[in-house]
Amino acid sequence: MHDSDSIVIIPTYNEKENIEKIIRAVFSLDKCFHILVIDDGSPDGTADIVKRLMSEEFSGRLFILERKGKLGLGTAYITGFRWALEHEYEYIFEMDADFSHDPNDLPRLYSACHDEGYDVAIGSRYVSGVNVVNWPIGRVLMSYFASKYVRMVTGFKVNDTTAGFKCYRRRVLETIELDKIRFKGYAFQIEMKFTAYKIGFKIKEVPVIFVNRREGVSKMSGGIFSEAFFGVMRLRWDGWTRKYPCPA
Ligand SMILES: Nc1nc2c(ncn2[C@@H]2O[C@H](COP(=O)(O)OP(=O)(O)O[C@H]3O[C@H](CO)[C@@H](O)[C@H](O)[C@@H]3O)[C@@H](O)[C@H]2O)c(=O)[nH]1
Repeated sequence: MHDSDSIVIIPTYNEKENIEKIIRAVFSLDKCFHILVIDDGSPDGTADIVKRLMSEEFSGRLFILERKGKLGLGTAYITGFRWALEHEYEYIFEMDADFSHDPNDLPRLYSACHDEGYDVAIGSRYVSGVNVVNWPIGRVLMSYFASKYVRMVTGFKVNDTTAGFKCYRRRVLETIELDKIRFKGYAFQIEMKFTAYKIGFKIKEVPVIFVNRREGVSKMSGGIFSEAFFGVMRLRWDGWTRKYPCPA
């Protein structure tokens, strides 16, 4: 058995400026979390930093899976979810490496699932107003209206549908058929939430402030936007036609 029921999955691609700091920030919290980094062969040596920390200080709490090339955020998380289920964690988190998600919010996401009994806790920027700091106005508007668009097309009543800061109970990831999740970018985030909602899991939005990265650059590409735009229509179609599994 582990000394923690919780694992934070952090996907990385070229995050050498952030990775050590974010790992230390998570390990300095009062609650004990474990961390799994999924690195896609970052040319800047992100994985080497993680492996040094694993061997020097954080053995048994910090783990890494290395993939050969940049295969996308969605498949990185799916790989991490399978690993976390296999290693029997109960609370499985998604978090970016770049401090746009504040590690100090992890305990509040945990509490929503552990103490309040929700199946999914979403670190949400749009519970009341728009809680985003230092994002270019174009990105704020795009993200905000993307969530409105998803609501309009699918009827899914979550304010922050593209949010990538989350806690799942393991039963959610056991029930969602992970091999049927097909999107990689923002649409991956929408698809995971929408599928959990269609299955009937209880979802809570926990208000957080999203702060744009100070170090490194965003890795999302143009294709990810069109994937999201058309992907939402596919999800609406699925909602009408697909037979979703029953909750575990
Ligand atoms: N392993 C792996 N990691 C990746 C990849 N692409 C991005 N990452 C990692 O995923 C995290 C988020 O990447 P960013 O490039 O900073 O994403 P973003 O555009 O700011 O998107 C964030 O906000 C969106 C909502 O506004 C979210 O939908 C998205 O999931 C993410 O949290 C970072 O830790 C980054 O290194 C990839 O192909 N492979």
